[in-house]
Amino acid sequence: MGEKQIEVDKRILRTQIGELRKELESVRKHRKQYRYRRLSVPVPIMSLVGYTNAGKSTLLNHLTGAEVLAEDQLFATLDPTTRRVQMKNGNEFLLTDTVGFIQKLPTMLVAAFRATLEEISESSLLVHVVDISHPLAQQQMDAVDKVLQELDVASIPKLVVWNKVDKTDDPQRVKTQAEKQGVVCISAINGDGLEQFCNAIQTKLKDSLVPVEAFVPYDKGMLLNTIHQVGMVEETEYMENGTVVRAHVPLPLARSLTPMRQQHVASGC
Ligand SMILES: Nc1nc2c(ncn2[C@@H]2O[C@H](COP(=O)(O)OP(=O)(O)OP(=O)(O)O)[C@@H](O)[C@H]2O)c(=O)[nH]1
Ligand SMILES: [Mg+2]
Repeated sequence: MGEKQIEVDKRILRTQIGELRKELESVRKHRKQYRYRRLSVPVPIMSLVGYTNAGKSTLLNHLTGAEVLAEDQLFATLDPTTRRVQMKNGNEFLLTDTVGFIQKLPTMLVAAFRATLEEISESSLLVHVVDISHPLAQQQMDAVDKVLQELDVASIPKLVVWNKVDKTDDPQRVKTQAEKQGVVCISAINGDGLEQFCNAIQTKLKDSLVPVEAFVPYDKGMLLNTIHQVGMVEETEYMENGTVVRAHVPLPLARSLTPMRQQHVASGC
């Protein structure tokens, strides 16, 4: 009898595992579709990574909800956890929230966890959010770095952000310490430091952009707007038939500017 029950249990478990696998595969496909759509948008993509409860979602919400630094502009065709953030200077980027990391993940959850993190490999920048008020903040940071290494994304530029500075015993001391280490100190809940955060993103992002010099004819004015929005324009020169622009732009946009780069060379501007 007992053996039979075990057989029944095993069969039920096998069915459940099979169903979970199918579900996981469909989640993966779904997210992949979104990723393709997102990649066709020439806006830089960043991912929030960090230990669970570090404040990633709070940061995303504050950035997309705040009137001063960001605008809530939900990108309808994107994954619901990816939002468009508009900075004060008009530049935009896409910010993806990810599942929180934890130290010892149950084996059966590892695959699901990884599937949700696959898309961070396509990010231009990783924002590592740390709960600096947590007594084990350093261990949590190390655990996150270890997972990032395992995911093979250690080469993506990373910005470390100390969150929950309001919750620490001595916020001023923590801020001074952060400054010394080149880390941005914020409070996602009350918005403290978010302006510096956006500036730091700008600076880091520039490293991941591609330098271009292109001749944009006046009838392609929209393209010039896009360059201003998603890239960093260093110089514009107004010519008779169009604008010569020197800028740093995300790779997909650099690719779409290729014909204009040729045209620019051919026109001898
Ligand atoms: N005091 C304080 N609390 C914060 C701050 N940021 C987030 N929190 C709180 O921390 C808790 C966790 O925040 P979440 O944004 O859900 O954290 P998360 O990193 O998205 O967590 P996971 O989704 O589990 O990975 C919430 O109760 C937030 O209100 C902060 O700057 N200061
Ligand atoms: Mg979250």
